[in-house]
Amino acid sequence: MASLTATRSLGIGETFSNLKKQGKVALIPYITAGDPDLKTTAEALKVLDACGCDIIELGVPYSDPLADGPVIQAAATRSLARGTNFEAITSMLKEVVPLVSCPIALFTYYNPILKRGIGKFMSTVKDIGVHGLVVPDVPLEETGVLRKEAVKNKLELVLLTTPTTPTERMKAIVEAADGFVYLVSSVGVTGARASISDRVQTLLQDIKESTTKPVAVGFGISKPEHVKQVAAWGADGVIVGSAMVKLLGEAKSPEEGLKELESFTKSLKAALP
Ligand SMILES: O=P(O)(O)OC[C@@H](O)[C@@H](O)c1c[nH]c2ccccc12
Repeated sequence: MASLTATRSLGIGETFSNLKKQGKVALIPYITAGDPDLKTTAEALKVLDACGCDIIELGVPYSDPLADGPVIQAAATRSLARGTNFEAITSMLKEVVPLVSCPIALFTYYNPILKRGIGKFMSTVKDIGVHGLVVPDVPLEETGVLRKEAVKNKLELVLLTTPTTPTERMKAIVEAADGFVYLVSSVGVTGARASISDRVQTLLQDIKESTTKPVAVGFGISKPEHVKQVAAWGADGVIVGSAMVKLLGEAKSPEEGLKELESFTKSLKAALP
């Protein structure tokens, strides 16, 4: 009888080191859980995995997404209006994680973690087989507690640095980050942009001078040429959120949204080394 325990897929850091050995760059989509509904989210996770995504960021919808632009704000509002909650997301993930080969990083604002209690939140997330956490608004001074609990639960805590983060603070963030360092490409909120600032190239160099940890770039990336450009600047991964969320959440039907998500994801994957 084959073992029924789902083999835990590779972690986030391991995934990056394997890709690096192959000279490849990670494609990291973000989608909002429960938009248009959790059944479609479950299907979308499988589609993204099948299209060769390397790590998936799954967003827990939140009522006050201060760092999000209109597309993801609208997705969170739709999802919450349908009654999506943390319990429903975790039970969906319990089913789907064993069917997905790439690691999943749960994306959540800090408040939903505090509401549940850091330790309880972390152990719940670990038990469903999620590998990492992306928490954009945790104050650096509080990452110590979060990181300690994450490490205890074998979760990789991804931290974010921005174009306006002072060098010393960037170094502290990079030091504390696990899995990868999230470099926000531009000031402002999430949302597809016409082009990606070439400041990203120097920001990547600055970060890579102070760490060997993988660095993935997000914000605004929404076309194959963006993906190609950011990879050429030396990013270890590219993160695409709003463009994916828009396809899924604003499609005529969930099936239509999943079809569009598949072809869009394939076009991005084809643009990556
Ligand atoms: O949507 P964009 O511009 O493609 O950026 C990725 C972003 O969506 C995802 O990583 C994310 C969703 N919500 C966030 C809030 C803060 C930082 C990052 C995020």
